[in-house]
Amino acid sequence: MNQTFKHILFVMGVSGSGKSTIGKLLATALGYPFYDGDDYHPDHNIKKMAAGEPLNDEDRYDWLLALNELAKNHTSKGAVIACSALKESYRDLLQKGIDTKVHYIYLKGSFEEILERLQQRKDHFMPLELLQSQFEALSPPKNAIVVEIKEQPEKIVDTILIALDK
Ligand SMILES: Nc1ncnc2c1ncn2[C@@H]1O[C@H](COP(=O)(O)OP(=O)(O)OP(=O)(O)O)[C@@H](O)[C@H]1O
Ligand SMILES: O=C(O)[C@H](O)[C@@H](O)[C@H](O)[C@H](O)CO
Repeated sequence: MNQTFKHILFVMGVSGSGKSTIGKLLATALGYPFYDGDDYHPDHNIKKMAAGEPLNDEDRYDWLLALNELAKNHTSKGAVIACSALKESYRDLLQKGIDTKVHYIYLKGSFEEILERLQQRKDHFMPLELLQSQFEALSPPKNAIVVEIKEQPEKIVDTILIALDK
């Protein structure tokens, strides 16, 4: 990827698709800072999800604005941001007013694949029961780098880097 320009990369997908894992590795490979969207949820969102209730558009609105602001503050240095970005309207909000190239990296996997990963994951607030609601809310992006999640993380990052240089 042309390093003269600093890009914003949103690593997106349902809970458990690997956004944090891949995002951190990708940021290191690009020399960009990494930000986990989960760190920008207000407490009531975390509490709601931990209680097994899916978020709705209203819950996510301020969270998406906060991530859009974060992205706008990084157009001169670039950033990798992990954010589920499940709907097209969310992605429109995330990229609003950003005056550099924005990439969406969609980590694509089946319900079964991701459920298995969530069953192995420890110490995370997101209950397995919410995975179905994540898939129900998901509308796959039209313009994104789409990566299957079945590969090892390092291979996924290599695939993304190759796609970014196209
Ligand atoms: N390519 C991969 N192969 C195998 N396991 C993976 C891969 N990517 C991530 N994992 C594992 O899957 C689980 C979910 O990954 P991660 O927490 O990065 O997903 P996430 O999309 O950030 O989830 P959330 O949105 O709930 O925070 C973790 O236990 C992680 O170690
Ligand atoms: O859009 C959403 O419903 C939320 O962002 C969830 O995806 C959580 O942030 C995360 O994925 C769980 O840890």
